Amino acid sequence: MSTPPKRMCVSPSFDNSFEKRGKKISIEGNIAAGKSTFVRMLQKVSNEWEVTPEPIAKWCNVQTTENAFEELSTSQKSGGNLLQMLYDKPSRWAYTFQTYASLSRVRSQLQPVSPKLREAEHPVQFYERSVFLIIKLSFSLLINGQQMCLAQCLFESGDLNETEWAIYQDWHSWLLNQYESQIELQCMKRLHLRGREEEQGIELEYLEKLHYKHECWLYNRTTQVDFEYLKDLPVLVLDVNDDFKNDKIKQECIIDKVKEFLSSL
Ligand SMILES: Nc1ncnc2c1ncn2[C@@H]1O[C@H](COP(=O)(O)OP(=O)(O)OP(=O)(O)O)[C@@H](O)[C@H]1O
Ligand SMILES: Nc1nc(=O)c2ncn([C@H]3C[C@H](O)[C@@H](CO)O3)c2[nH]1
Repeated sequence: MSTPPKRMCVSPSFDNSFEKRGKKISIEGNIAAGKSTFVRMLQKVSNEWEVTPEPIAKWCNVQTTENAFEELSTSQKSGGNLLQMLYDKPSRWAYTFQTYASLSRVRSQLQPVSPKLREAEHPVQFYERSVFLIIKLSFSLLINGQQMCLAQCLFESGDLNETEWAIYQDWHSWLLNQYESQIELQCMKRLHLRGREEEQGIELEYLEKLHYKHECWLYNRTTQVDFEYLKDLPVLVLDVNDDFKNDKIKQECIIDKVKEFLSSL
């Protein structure tokens, strides 16, 4: 009897091993806590670290799909500023904003990994806020000990009504479940200093609420989360009250803490 043909021995694909080697870190924190500044600093630390910034440009200039405006002139193509619309009239635009923000986050977090990172021995992907804003997060680096629950805040202030909140949670959970295996993740002074026009009307009360939400979510860990395992995800709290932007020694100190955190995972 002839021996049966040998089965192809499929070694674990490179992609799988990347998934095993790689770490995904979400950088969370209040508005203008310093997340972008921090991730820009991280980007320079190692070739094995890559950063996915928040897709804010998309929110400030919402475009229709390419084909849809083939006939339009450049000025007609210019999109609406949804972030401005949100802050001008939250009761009208909160739902639209949350929907679009989630969609654009999922999209950017599903971007293929760069070849350079794929080949790295200890690849780390940092996300400036994750799609798991309130529902899910993995390893988190927390800046200023605050939690971000923006959508929930809008619901509590009445800018999202019961129906909108229910619909938002329904499709947001669905979306996360769909992509779970692929996206496993893991103030006022600075806000004015940065001077982003859309945000100049934000009130201290809103930032305080966000601060409290961050505390409950990532520090006290009292926010209800969808899955049991999320309760125990490691969180690193960084105090960024000090200005590290122009201080090499402070930067090194923070980076050392990040490295220590990564090696403990
Ligand atoms: N450690 C720091 N010390 C002093 N100023 C800082 C520090 N980190 C950031 N800033 C300044 O604070 C402002 C807000 O910082 P940044 O844009 O990084 O915040 P963010 O958390 O990314 O904001 P957002 O929530 O809007 O995305 C900027 O003007 C920045 O230069
Ligand atoms: N309501 C709300 N929901 C979100 O998911 C969300 N993500 C970001 N933002 C706002 C905060 C900054 O002004 C600005 C840049 O972070 O965008 C959000 N606002």
